[in-house]
Amino acid sequence: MTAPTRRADRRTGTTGPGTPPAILRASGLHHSYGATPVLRGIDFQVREGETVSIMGQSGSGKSTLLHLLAGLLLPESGAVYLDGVRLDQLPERRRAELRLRRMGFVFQFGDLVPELSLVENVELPLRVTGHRRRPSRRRAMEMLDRLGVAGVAQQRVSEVSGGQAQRAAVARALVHEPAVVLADEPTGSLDTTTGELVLEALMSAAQEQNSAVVLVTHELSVAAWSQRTVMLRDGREVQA
Ligand SMILES: Nc1ncnc2c1ncn2[C@@H]1O[C@H](COP(=O)(O)OP(=O)(O)OP(=O)(O)O)[C@@H](O)[C@H]1O
Repeated sequence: MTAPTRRADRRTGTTGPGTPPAILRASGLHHSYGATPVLRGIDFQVREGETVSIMGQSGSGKSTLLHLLAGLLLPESGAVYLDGVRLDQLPERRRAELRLRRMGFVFQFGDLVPELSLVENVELPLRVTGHRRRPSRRRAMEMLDRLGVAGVAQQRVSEVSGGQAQRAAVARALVHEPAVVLADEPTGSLDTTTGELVLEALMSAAQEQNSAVVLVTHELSVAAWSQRTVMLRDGREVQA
């Protein structure tokens, strides 16, 4: 699917030539769990190819915001737009379809399917969106190669290191050239050096294919890999 860029331009009110359009945008997001408010009016946007970190103390609502942006959670009030389309008003089936085609995800523990080899994991986003087996395999191998783990492509998750598994998770998040990659503490389970290698791989591979990255972290050294930081405190954005 190609991004309806013109429509996104019109609806997101971008500022004109040279400014890439907002690919994912949220306005006035409020969210509570039971009676406890977690987000109290968050505006957010990430432009095509841009990298943004969401920072804040534990419990400040970073993961909640990421889940709202992904359409995995629905806001109490406010709106989320993907490619200029109001995501939070779509039925779950359409949201799931858009997530599959337009988003990639990296989590702290990779979340690869343990029974599958790395290459089988990486080709999954292509296979579930109807791509044929051979080109999917070829593209998955290219991504693993790009991330420096083609040599262990046939191994299962339990047979590779945490860093190699996380690189495969990055390959899986990017293999279908998503508009945006949403990453929640993607290096949280890795030592500093391995984490840096994974971040470098994520940011450069995303940049090469113009995928935006939204990165949740509580570490300044991780946020430093992105172009911009959004800081949350008490459910609101504060100056970083
Ligand atoms: N499913 C849920 N049900 C009830 N409360 C929740 C739920 N998920 C999160 N919370 C609460 O909402 C608040 C924000 O959680 P969230 O996970 O968004 O914060 P976070 O900034 O990502 O935290 P961390 O850095 O510890 O992962 C926390 O107080 C948390 O306990």
